[in-house]
Amino acid sequence: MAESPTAAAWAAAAGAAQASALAAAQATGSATPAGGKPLPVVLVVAVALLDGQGRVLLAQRPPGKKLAGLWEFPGGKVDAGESPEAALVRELAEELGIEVAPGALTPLAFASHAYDSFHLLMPTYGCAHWNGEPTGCEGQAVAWVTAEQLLKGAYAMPPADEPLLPAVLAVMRAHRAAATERAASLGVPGGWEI
Ligand SMILES: Nc1nc2c([nH]c(=O)n2[C@H]2C[C@H](O)[C@@H](COP(=O)(O)OP(=O)(O)OP(=O)(O)O)O2)c(=O)[nH]1
Repeated sequence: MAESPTAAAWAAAAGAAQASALAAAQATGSATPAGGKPLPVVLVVAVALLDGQGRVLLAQRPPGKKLAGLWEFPGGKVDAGESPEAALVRELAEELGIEVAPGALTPLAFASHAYDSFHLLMPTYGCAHWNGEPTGCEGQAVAWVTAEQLLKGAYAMPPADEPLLPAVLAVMRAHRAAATERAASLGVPGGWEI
């Protein structure tokens, strides 16, 4: 029986595939691997803020910015020398006026998407505990969105976000179920966060 692959074996296989794609590209006179142009990778962190009613917070990208009008998970670019969690804590304070402890951020999924001028790499966290009331501090609209609305596409999102939705929907449902269970055990009606 074949041995199960180790992380080192996967990394070696990925490295070999990349090297052979580059070699093939160079052999045909192009420095461009596998048919695409090399794009700078931009690291952005985002969060699915979850409330006890099974909703997630989305923020609308303001006019004048790329992807204006689309609804996104709050977050932003990681500055040089900053950890992803520190960047997200900073962005959430600046954009939404909430205080989040780094330990309240749980890794959920990541997006990897080629836009025209950059390749977005976006680790996305889940978070159910913060201090303060999320508000659009930079004038952006914010909305608490249900799983049904997310599934129906009622809030149009950037193309990079679509692959994140199954993980976000699953954590929304799990969080709501846990809140409902806690409420029931305390004799509180409804699925409200306790
Ligand atoms: N925060 C966030 N950004 C997203 C999502 N989906 C997605 O494609 N993005 C893209 C949009 C932006 O190009 C980038 C976020 O960086 P940003 O918010 O700091 O950039 P920006 O365009 O608003 O501002 P700037 O710094 O470039 O002027 O990631 C998402 O769900 N949340």
